Amino acid sequence: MRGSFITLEGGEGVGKSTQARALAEALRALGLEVVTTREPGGSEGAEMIRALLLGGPEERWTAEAEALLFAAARADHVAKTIRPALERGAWVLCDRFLDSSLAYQGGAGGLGTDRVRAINLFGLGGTLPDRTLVLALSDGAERARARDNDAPDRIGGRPADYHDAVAAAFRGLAGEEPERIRCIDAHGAPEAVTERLMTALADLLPAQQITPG
Ligand SMILES: Nc1ncnc2c1ncn2[C@@H]1O[C@H](COP(=O)(O)OP(=O)(O)O)[C@@H](O)[C@H]1O
Ligand SMILES: Cc1cn([C@H]2C[C@H](O)[C@@H](COP(=O)(O)OP(=O)(O)O)O2)c(=O)[nH]c1=O
Repeated sequence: MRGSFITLEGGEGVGKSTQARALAEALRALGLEVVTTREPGGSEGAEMIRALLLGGPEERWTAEAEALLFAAARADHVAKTIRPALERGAWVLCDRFLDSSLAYQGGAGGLGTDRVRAINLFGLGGTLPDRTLVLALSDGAERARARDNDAPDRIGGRPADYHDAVAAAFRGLAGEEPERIRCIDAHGAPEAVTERLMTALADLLPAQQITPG
């Protein structure tokens, strides 16, 4: 049986990477094979594109070229890493995916979500997340600043109003697709957040064997 494809989304510093690790452990404890991966990146070619996208000056790419590079990296990542894992029955837990492009390039970047979705769908071959967990946190920017020692990457360093627009775009996407996209409160201890994420995945989990006592 095909595995489930789960994506973690949200702005900078909201705890996606931390939760990807914790959630993978929680799912493995249920006996599932779990592959964790991230975007941009997750395959050899996509990691090379990541360096092109996140390094260098702001004016390195036009808005259109930036969106196409994210889509190209994603097409390679899906074909080389995500789809093979799902087909052998593994669960895939991906730190950022298509909704990041919709929120950053489409919403905050002004290209529009429909156009950004269209260039991405071309490369995805129908592989889309079964569930998307958007982490919502008021002080993510501060956590990201502390983590990055005030040296953000090319996109993380954009002004606060860009990142506010990203957060608003994620909320809008969740409103449009409430079955797939769930907004999760990311405040509090990491363990508490992981529990909320597991609750939001409950309907996808295999039924637990109940052994009569
Ligand atoms: N629940 C939490 N409480 C306090 N700090 C946290 C929590 N989750 C993550 N962090 C810390 O906040 C920073 C950003 O977390 P990270 O997982 O890297 O976020 P993201 O991947 O969303 O950018 C890291 O330094 C991490 O250790
Ligand atoms: C996947 C993706 C990421 N990004 C941006 C978000 C981040 O600023 C940057 C790198 O992501 P990431 O390394 O996950 O940053 P963080 O841990 O701070 O959340 O790339 C896009 O703009 N569009 C996309 O499609």
